[in-house]
Amino acid sequence: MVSEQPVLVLRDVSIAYDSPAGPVQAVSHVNLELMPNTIVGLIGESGSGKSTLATGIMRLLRGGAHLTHGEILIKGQNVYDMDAKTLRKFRWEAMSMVFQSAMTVLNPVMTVEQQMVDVFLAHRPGMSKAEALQKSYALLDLVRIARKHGKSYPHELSGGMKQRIVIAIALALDPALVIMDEPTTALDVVVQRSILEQIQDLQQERHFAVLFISHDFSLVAELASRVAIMYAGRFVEVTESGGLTVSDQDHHPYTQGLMRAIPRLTHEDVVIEGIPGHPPDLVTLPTGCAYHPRCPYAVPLCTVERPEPRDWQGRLIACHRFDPQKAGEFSHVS
Ligand SMILES: Nc1ncnc2c1ncn2[C@@H]1O[C@H](COP(=O)(O)OP(=O)(O)OP(=O)(O)O)[C@@H](O)[C@H]1O
Repeated sequence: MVSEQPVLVLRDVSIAYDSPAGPVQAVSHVNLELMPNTIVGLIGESGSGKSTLATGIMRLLRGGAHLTHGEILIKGQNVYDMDAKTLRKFRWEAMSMVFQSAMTVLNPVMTVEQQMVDVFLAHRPGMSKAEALQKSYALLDLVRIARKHGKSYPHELSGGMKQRIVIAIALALDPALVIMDEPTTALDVVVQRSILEQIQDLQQERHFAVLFISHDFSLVAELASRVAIMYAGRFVEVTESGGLTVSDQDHHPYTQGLMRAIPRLTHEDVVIEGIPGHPPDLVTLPTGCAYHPRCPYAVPLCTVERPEPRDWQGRLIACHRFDPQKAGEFSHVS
């Protein structure tokens, strides 16, 4: 039976890096609940804080980053209150992560099956090597890789095969939550598609929850049931992905920009409208709404007051335009 407790709760989470120029506020006051058996997407431009949040959830922050505010709960347990032993057990068994580059995870001097066997033996002390090997073969079957490749070293496999193996290892101990940080970005489009289909199949079969990180808006909209859109460390919109089909006027201006940046095929050619400007420097963030320097609707209010996320037709949007009490400020902008 699928439990109704959220697998992941982010409660007002902030994460900062120490830097010589001052704290880099990579994640600011982020809230999210991820239920079992669901895929939630996390989208944003490079540098918006996605990977920092992902490593923060796994308690794998490095480079001087630390949780400065809030709580991260996995299956009801606070990840930052755990002792080292509990945390070790929790990683892989309750939560696992698939990184962008398979080589971050795979050891180049060990065969694939040795690496899989190691995961089982490290976490299941009573398990025999023969049983661990059988389970490793079952994992290869799961991601449709011929068992003979168990004897291969990572460099003998294609990028797509390596990434399938990394996904298999992440699923080895049946975690409730799998964080996928741009898992297909390094692969060509055809391989990307087949891996995404496989992720969907595996998710439906095993009912784990996925936090799927990407900068590819159309891909996330297709894969996830809910999407969080991140800008300068904050969630500016959280919406059901079905909600992305509504008129772009009903979205945060940044979401609108991302939607317009998706290549569209017209009769003659491909139309792509990029978002003008650049993401801000997180040490010296713009005052008010961090998006205001790039926002076509910005009014003076936006430069001084930061909007909090508010409910708007079932979506959470952090923009003054969607606050009925402030809407008058925008009467002259369409
Ligand atoms: N070690 C570090 N020291 C200081 N700042 C850092 C460090 N690592 C990352 N940052 C900053 O934190 C912010 C968030 O980075 P992060 O990698 O989480 O973004 P991202 O959205 O995952 O980007 P990408 O899609 O490129 O991976 C960026 O502005 C980045 O410059």
